[in-house]
Amino acid sequence: MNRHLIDSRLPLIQDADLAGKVVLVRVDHNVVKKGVIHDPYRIDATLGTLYNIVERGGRPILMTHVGRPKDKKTGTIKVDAGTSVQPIVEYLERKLYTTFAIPEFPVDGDQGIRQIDTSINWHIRDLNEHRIGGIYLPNTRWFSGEAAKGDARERLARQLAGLADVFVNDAFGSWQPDASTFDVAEHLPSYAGFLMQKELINLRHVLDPEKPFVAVVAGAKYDTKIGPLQEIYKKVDHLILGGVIYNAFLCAKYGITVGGVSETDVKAARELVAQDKEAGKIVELPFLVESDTIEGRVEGKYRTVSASDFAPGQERGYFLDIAPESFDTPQVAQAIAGAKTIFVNAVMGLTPHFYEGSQKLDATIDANTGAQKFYGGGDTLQEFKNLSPGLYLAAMDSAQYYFFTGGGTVLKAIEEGSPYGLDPVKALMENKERFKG
Ligand SMILES: Nc1ncnc2c1ncn2[C@@H]1O[C@H](COP(=O)(O)OP(=O)(O)O)[C@@H](O)[C@H]1O
Ligand SMILES: O=C(OP(=O)(O)O)[C@H](O)COP(=O)(O)O
Repeated sequence: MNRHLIDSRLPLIQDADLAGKVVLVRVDHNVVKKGVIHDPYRIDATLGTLYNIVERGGRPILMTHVGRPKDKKTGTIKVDAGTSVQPIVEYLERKLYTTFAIPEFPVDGDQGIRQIDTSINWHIRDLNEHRIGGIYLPNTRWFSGEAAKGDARERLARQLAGLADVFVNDAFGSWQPDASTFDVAEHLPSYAGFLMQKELINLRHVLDPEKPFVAVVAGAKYDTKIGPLQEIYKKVDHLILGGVIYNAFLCAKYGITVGGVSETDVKAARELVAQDKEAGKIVELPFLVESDTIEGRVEGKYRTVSASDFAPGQERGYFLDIAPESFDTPQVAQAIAGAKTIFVNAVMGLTPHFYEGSQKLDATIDANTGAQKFYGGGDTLQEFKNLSPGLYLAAMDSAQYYFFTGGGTVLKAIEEGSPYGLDPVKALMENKERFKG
């Protein structure tokens, strides 16, 4: 690892004493949907750190969140097989030829797991005596303290810290300051893992990009992307939007209504439209796939439409994809072909039904062989793999591509203006101060 490219305030795993130590490792193995692994890329990306820990005599306890089992409104936690770490453990066991124990703790109704009880000590003994290769804790979001406030959270952080001698954070994708990513670092000597370090080094290319810089932001989560979008807008030469975000933009710009787009999103998009009046950085994709239903791809119920036909007051159907011919229009083709840096956090349409827009986007970007391309986002990577498998495989081995293991994290870092502004990273730096000497 090229450590001079990393802020010297960040404590690094290379400098930790791991011999004979129990090492608590926060990873982002959030790759399971409905109990099935779709793309193990995020797991594979952490194997180097795990090997390094074991090779240096450390005994690993792993933890990750899976999905969003906590209902934000009611605060209840749904503990079921759909968000279990079980498939991840099975995958790791197949890859590493070892066994992991998954401790079980009582679940308190819809409040989740209240505490890590002493039953885990048997597993820790097995770990120390090499009867198992590692421990994998249950989904961190099954614990009531993980995303809580106050005592419950503090208790969980202390209980997690109580299991180990050292904490390593390798979960680049998990930027939310939860007990397992943030608070735990207050109680143990804590270090950034190798994946975290690699991602931070690569973030520099997006935060301080070689110009012209083109960002493509799409997908469904407009609410979490709107803040970062303002900052991205300042950095880019050209911004390309897709998905629900673009639909909101079209509503705001042309005064139309589009199915499935909320008034809150349109309101936010109006600011973007106003901002763009002067700078003109947003490159419009003029052809869209309009559907009468959001239920999927129904023959006879969808068609390609052109933005040139939009008129104020029109009520349109659902825009469920960017029509591929949009990428052949000179403005769009030139923006992509002329870029030196391209950041992609984008699924252009409602996959798996409408996929042609995303496929065409990936192919158009690939044709620019002079650009460094950065992809980030759970769905973005997964859909890239599903929709363009050959290209994905080639890109994995190409020096022109880099795949971040978190899309939200990249956007958050852009919003903060620095990778060292991310809360879990800050926690590691503060920890170094606390434990020094
Ligand atoms: N126009 C659209 N309408 C509804 N869903 C869409 C649309 N465009 C994209 N999507 C969906 O958005 C999802 C990806 O969004 P998001 O979670 O924001 O991406 P990421 O995880 O890569 O940041 C995909 O599952 C895709 O099917
Ligand atoms: O999949 C993730 O984020 P991403 O889709 O932005 O890459 C991370 O695991 C974070 O998950 P969260 O957004 O539920 O905290």
